[in-house]
Amino acid sequence: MITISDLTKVYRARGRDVTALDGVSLHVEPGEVHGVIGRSGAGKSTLIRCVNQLERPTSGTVTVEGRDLTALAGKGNRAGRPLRRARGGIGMIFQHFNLLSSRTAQGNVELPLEIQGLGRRERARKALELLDLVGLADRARAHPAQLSGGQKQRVGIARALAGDPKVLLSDEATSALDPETTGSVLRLLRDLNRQLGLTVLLITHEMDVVKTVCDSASLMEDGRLTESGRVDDLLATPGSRLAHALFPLGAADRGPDRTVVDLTFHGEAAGAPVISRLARVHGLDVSIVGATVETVGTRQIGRMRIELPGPAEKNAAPLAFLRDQGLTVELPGEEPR
Ligand SMILES: Nc1ncnc2c1ncn2[C@@H]1O[C@H](COP(=O)(O)OP(=O)(O)OP(=O)(O)O)[C@@H](O)[C@H]1O
Repeated sequence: MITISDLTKVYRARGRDVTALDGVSLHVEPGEVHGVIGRSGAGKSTLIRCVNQLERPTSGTVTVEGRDLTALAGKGNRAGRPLRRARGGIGMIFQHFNLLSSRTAQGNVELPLEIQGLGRRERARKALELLDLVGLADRARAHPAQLSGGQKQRVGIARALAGDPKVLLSDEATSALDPETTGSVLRLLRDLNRQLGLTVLLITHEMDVVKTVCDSASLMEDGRLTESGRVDDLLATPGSRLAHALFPLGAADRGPDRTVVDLTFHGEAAGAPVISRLARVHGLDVSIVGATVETVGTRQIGRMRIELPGPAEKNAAPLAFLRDQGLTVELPGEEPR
């Protein structure tokens, strides 16, 4: 479990202040995968680095597994013993893997076990067990240069699990990988999350990552979380920018003779023949101009753009009908209703 309360981080660079985090609060439930998405410079890396105190926040608190890390002394590599111990319970994986090229896959996974003070035999046993868990049992003796990007990230994940963490932080872990490898690494993260009950906080700029593995997500802009919630709830929120970014339908081609309507199907509505009912009950010619269906977690979510004949004020009854069917109804380009 991770609780972040009113976190701020101000960097002082060349005589001026840069506010990287501006009052961030976030709660990630035990066993949940939470994704923070945002553009470059939004403050995502700073946020994740403040969680394990690689970066000291200017103010606010970070509690991991019930422990207030901000109250523990030390900074960066100079962390005191209590903070070092607390960090041992937080695994972290990185965009560029951060493996030691001089060590084998096994040697890289053994590194944190050495720091923990485990004996040689115990280290080897545990490292091989972890490599097996990430599907790399047969590559234990390979050096990073002999491994593909996806394999390197698997080693990174095995290393992150060495301290038996309850929490895993992921800093753009799939950004350097091709789409297929990204998919397999994300599936691995999802499996580990379920198998080990890991709480995962990941940062990404890729919407696909959020769609594929996240239970909940936040949108980060200019050091603030401007939207936050369960992915399926966000999708059901009219006007949610995260929902639009997750399932883009593009710019609407509006006109006085038609009403453009964006619909989000979730829950039971996803399986119901709502459009044909609408056409039948209201005697309308409905045009479907765009649609996308995705699986978010285990649920099917669909978005569809339709056009109804006539302006919006003439279509109050069909729009009410669509809402009654449990759909989220938005008129693109107009204020959310
Ligand atoms: N050590 C630092 N000193 C000064 N400013 C910094 C430092 N680290 C980050 N910043 C600034 O803080 C802001 C947030 O940066 P951060 O790296 O957290 O964003 P990000 O969303 O992770 O972006 P990216 O995806 O490009 O890494 C930026 O304006 C950045 O320039």
